Amino acid sequence: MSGQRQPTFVKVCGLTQEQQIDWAVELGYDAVGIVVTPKSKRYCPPERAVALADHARGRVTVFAVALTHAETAAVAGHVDIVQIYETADIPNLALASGAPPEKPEALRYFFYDASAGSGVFADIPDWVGEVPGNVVIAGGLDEHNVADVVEKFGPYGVDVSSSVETAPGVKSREKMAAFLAAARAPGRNSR
Ligand SMILES: O=C(O)c1ccccc1N[C@@H]1O[C@H](COP(=O)(O)O)[C@@H](O)[C@H]1O
Repeated sequence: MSGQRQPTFVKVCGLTQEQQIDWAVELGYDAVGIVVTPKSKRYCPPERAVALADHARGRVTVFAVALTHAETAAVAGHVDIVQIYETADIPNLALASGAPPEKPEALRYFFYDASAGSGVFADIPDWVGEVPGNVVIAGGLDEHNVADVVEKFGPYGVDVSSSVETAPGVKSREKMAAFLAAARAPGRNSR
C-alpha cells in the first residue's frame, strides 16, 4: 500500500429509470443498484431490470439487489455484482447482512445493512469496523449522517436508497448530489 487514501466507494440503490442511471454516472457514483426482489417497493421486473442493467453496464458498476440468489437469475448475466441477503457460491457476491459474515474472504463485498431499503438508521455495531475486505455500510444513511459514519468506521464504501428519493423508486438528482458530496467530504475519505 502506498498509504494514499482512496475516495469512499459510493453506491446508489433502487434506480428504476434510465435517467436516474445517467444522473449517477454524471455525478460520479461508483455503483448503481437495481432491485429485483418482488418484495421491494422499488422492484424492477426482469425485462426492465435487464434494460436498466444494459443501459448502465460499462459506465458504472452494476449491482442486482435481491433477498435471495434465486431472485437474481434473470438479470445475473447482465450485472457486475449480485447483492443478496443469503450466502451463495458465486464469484461476484455482495453479501448483505446485519450480522458478521462467516467467511468474509469469500466475498467481493460485505454490506452491513440492517435496513433492506427501509430508510431507517440504527446505531452501527462496533464489529463492523473489524470486518476485513470491502465493507460497505448501508441502512438509513443520508446527507446529514453519512460523513460521521465514514469518519467513525472508515468503511470501503457506503450505500444509499431512501434518503435520495422523493417517492419509492423516484430518485432526486439534487439529493443524490448532496449525498455524494457528504460521503466524500474532504478529510472523510478513509478507505
Ligand atoms: O431498496 C430496496 O427496496 C431493497 C429491498 C430489499 C433489499 C434491499 C434493498 N435495498 C438496499 O437497502 C439498503 C439501504 O437502503 P436505505 O438507504 O435504508 O433505503 C441498501 O443496501 C440498498 O441496496
